[in-house]
Amino acid sequence: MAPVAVLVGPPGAGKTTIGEAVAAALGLTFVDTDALIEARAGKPIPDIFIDEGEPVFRALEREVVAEALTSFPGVLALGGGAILDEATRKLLHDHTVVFLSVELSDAIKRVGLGGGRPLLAMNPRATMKYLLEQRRPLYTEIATHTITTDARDPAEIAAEVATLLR
Ligand SMILES: Nc1ncnc2c1ncn2[C@@H]1O[C@H](COP(=O)(O)OP(=O)(O)O)[C@@H](O)[C@H]1O
Ligand SMILES: O=C(O)C1=C[C@@H](OP(=O)(O)O)[C@@H](O)[C@H](O)C1
Ligand SMILES: [Mg+2]
Repeated sequence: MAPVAVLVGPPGAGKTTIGEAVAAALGLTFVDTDALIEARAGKPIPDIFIDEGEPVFRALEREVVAEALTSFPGVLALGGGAILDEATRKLLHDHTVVFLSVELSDAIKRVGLGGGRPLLAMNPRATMKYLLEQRRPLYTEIATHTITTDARDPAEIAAEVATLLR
């Protein structure tokens, strides 16, 4: 069993929000790998970063993503940085991968001052600018579909994703 679709994109792209809506529209289950990581670690993501550090978070992320890609049958949202891992990107080549793109201005409006995202806790605008530049080629490399989300309503984006999956 594999996911019907895997949503990727930077923080604030709407992976969690759109993923839930698409799954509901198609009568599928939804899971976010961030939630799987929190369940496995037994603590929220900011606490994993504080107590164990980013490398431990990334190792947990690699594990749960690999498992979900072979066993989860619904709509799967990844954390924004999951695609930094080369092995994860290779695994994604066999899947329907929807890249929700967002530019700096809307991404910052949406995540505010970080919203539980430890990487954005300091200098959110400068960090987001760096993340977008560093990761854009990686999202593009693995995406089978790209959907622009800037200045668009979540319901409209979810309807577009649901249509392409039907
Ligand atoms: N298209 C959109 N327009 C406006 N706000 C959005 C949109 N998509 C998501 N949001 C809001 O932005 C925030 C981040 O969305 P989220 O789904 O958590 O993004 P991601 O999982 O990609 O980081 C949430 O508060 C969500 O309600
Ligand atoms: O971009 C990143 O590296 C991260 C994004 C977060 O998920 P969202 O993309 O859903 O915000 C979460 O996995 C963690 O805070 C790290
Ligand atoms: Mg999310």
